[in-house]
Amino acid sequence: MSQRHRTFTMNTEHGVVPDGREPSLINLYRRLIPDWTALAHKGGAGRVAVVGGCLEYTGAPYFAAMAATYTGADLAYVFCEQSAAIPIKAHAADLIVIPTMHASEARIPATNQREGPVDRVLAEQADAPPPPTSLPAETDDAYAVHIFGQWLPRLHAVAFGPGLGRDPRVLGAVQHMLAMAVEQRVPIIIDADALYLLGVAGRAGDDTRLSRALAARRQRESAHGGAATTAAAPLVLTPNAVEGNRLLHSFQSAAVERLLEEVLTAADLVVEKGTLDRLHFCATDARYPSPLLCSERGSPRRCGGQGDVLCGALLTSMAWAHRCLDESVRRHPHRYLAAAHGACRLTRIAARMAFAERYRATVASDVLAQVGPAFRTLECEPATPPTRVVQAGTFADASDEQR
Ligand SMILES: NC(=O)C1=CN([C@@H]2O[C@H](COP(=O)(O)OP(=O)(O)OC[C@H]3O[C@@H](n4cnc5c(N)ncnc54)[C@H](O)[C@@H]3O)[C@@H](O)[C@H]2O)[C@@H](O)CC1
Ligand SMILES: Nc1ncnc2c1ncn2[C@@H]1O[C@H](COP(=O)(O)OP(=O)(O)OP(=O)(O)O)[C@@H](O)[C@H]1O
Repeated sequence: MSQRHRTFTMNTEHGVVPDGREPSLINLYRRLIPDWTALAHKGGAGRVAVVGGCLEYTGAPYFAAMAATYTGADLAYVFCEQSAAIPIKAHAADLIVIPTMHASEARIPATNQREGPVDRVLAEQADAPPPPTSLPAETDDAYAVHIFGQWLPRLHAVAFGPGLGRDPRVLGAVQHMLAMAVEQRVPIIIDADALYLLGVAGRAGDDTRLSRALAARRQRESAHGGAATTAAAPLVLTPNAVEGNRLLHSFQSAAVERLLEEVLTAADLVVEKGTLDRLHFCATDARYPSPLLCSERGSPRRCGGQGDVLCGALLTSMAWAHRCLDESVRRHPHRYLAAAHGACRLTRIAARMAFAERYRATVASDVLAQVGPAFRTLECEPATPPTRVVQAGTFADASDEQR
């Protein structure tokens, strides 16, 4: 990674956020967890959805939706491109998989071709339209938008992106679905290919449905003096180092903080994944300056799919933070920060446990399997929030800090 990404430095002036802040983030996270007695009906602990999955990537939406379920959501839906539905259903009977988006014609495998599977994949890749650099205002996949619109009012949080791919027709439909979720005021996670979508269709100058929905949201939320209202639902962006720099480039932002000020709102968060996770947000409280670090020890294994597990943990945690029945928690200015910090810790504890058991053979399925035990650790251990503060800057290379 080039030097320009390595601009974060530990700032000892800010120092370590001491334990015992009232309430500490982990204590606040624990107050978000639905009470067993409150779970009188299926769906009470969350109905969440992942919009993602295409011909190439069926693991990513599976990991994200299952991680949401293992974190505690009662029902997890996957809205995927048609060809991904059967493989995802085959991965997990626990998921409700709804074939939704249609890929461009060139990407649909021809069933009457005489070539073998490898020839066919290569032919598909050669025929595949290039990823779009901009998207039209309208979609020709009205079916996908309609289906998603029918389910949306029942959902408590939606994650866009895991395994979505870059097919222009799919991205065209998904920008409408994302705009609908923004208008619905439901917590949204924007991950993986949906971060790419945001970069090509979410800028102020883009003549797209998504850009207009984000502008209207900013206007609506800024009417409250810049502070997040209790009704505001967060947008949570989860870039890795490469996605983060692509995002800053698309929005011509010099730093994540500029992105938050100019594109997002006071309710929103950017979770920058890496050696340490950095949680960026609009800080109004000197006790929790942005970015806040999650330095929970994770795993040295960098297998694919770990970001999807984090996406699912965030999905359930954000749904809980948004719907929390405890009025004092619902009004707490840091409830979304606590939800994100808890999800980051949960994922890293699960990765650490998986690595301890599987070492070099650790894969995302092993991390997923540890989400349940990791949750118990998070829920029951004494509160020791490992939070530190660094200077604001651009996205960092994952290799730029030592724990
Ligand atoms: N089993 C599956 O179905 C999986 C599917 N995935 C999906 O695959 C699609 C493409 O994801 P990509 O992540 O490849 O995205 P991109 O196509 O944007 O590629 C990003 C590249 O950056 C590299 N990279 C990531 N973090 C880095 C770091 N800290 N420093 C240097 N390089 C870094 C990656 O190796 C990758 O080659 C997405 O839809 C994603 O959700 C992944 O989630 C992995 C698992
Ligand atoms: N160098 C690292 N050391 C320890 N943990 C890391 C490191 N980099 C990332 N992580 C952790 O791994 C998880 C996934 O982050 P990663 O950067 O791999 O996401 P991603 O590239 O989007 O994943 P995916 O393969 O699912 O697309 C996060 O919980 C993050 O905290």
